[in-house]
Amino acid sequence: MTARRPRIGVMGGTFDPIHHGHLVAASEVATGLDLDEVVFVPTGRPWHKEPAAPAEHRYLMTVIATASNPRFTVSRVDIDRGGTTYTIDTLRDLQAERPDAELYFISGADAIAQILSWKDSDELWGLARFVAVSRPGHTFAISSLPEHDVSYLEVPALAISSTDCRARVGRNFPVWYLVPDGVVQYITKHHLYRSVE
Ligand SMILES: Nc1ncnc2c1ncn2[C@@H]1O[C@H](COP(=O)(O)OP(=O)(O)OP(=O)(O)O)[C@@H](O)[C@H]1O
Ligand SMILES: O=C(O)c1ccc[n+]([C@@H]2O[C@H](COP(=O)([O-])O)[C@@H](O)[C@H]2O)c1
Repeated sequence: MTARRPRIGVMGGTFDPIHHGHLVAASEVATGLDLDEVVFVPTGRPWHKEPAAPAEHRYLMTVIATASNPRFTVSRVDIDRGGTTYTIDTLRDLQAERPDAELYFISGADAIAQILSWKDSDELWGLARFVAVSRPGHTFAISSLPEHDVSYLEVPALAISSTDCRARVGRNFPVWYLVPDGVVQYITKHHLYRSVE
């Protein structure tokens, strides 16, 4: 009998800051697809948006948010590689680190809709399977994507976005219960997002 290959979820994101929408999505996919681990991969320098907080802060908030879950880990590959962050490089680096593993890239319905415009999108399908999770306010259209490589999972609807969390901090509104407690305290301690309009 051949041994089952480890199944690893890859949750890429800017995590500016990480919030409960990200954590619930990763947890639901881990259960639904019987994943052994979910690796959170904070982007270094995304080409499509300008992060408000530096990469090291986003990385540390991701570590704090995931620390209590034994199946969650955080990777620095996108931060340490330097340069612009592309998922093709993320998946190549993770595949090189874990050649025995099957990778499942987890993404919200909003992000996956753009995947055909991502760098080297034709080659992405050979490196991982893609799992789109439901996200309030976004519908998922699978029609233009390869059916065998992209699956869809309904997860509990949390209408939380990092944009809204940043704006709340900027307006002096609480982000308690939208992000993990340690992340609230980290944002306060490091005066993050105070000048966001
Ligand atoms: N509430 C949510 N429910 C489901 N998926 C989510 C949710 N929030 C984010 N995601 C998904 O998590 C991944 C990383 O998201 P990201 O870090 O950009 O957060 P965001 O809230 O979309 O940020 P921003 O508002 O700054 O664009 C993306 O694939 C995104 O679609
Ligand atoms: O590779 C690309 O061209 C590409 C373009 C847009 C987004 N991504 C990845 O998609 C993930 C979610 O991105 P975001 O902007 O929602 O944080 C994150 O891992 C990004 O690196 C990747």
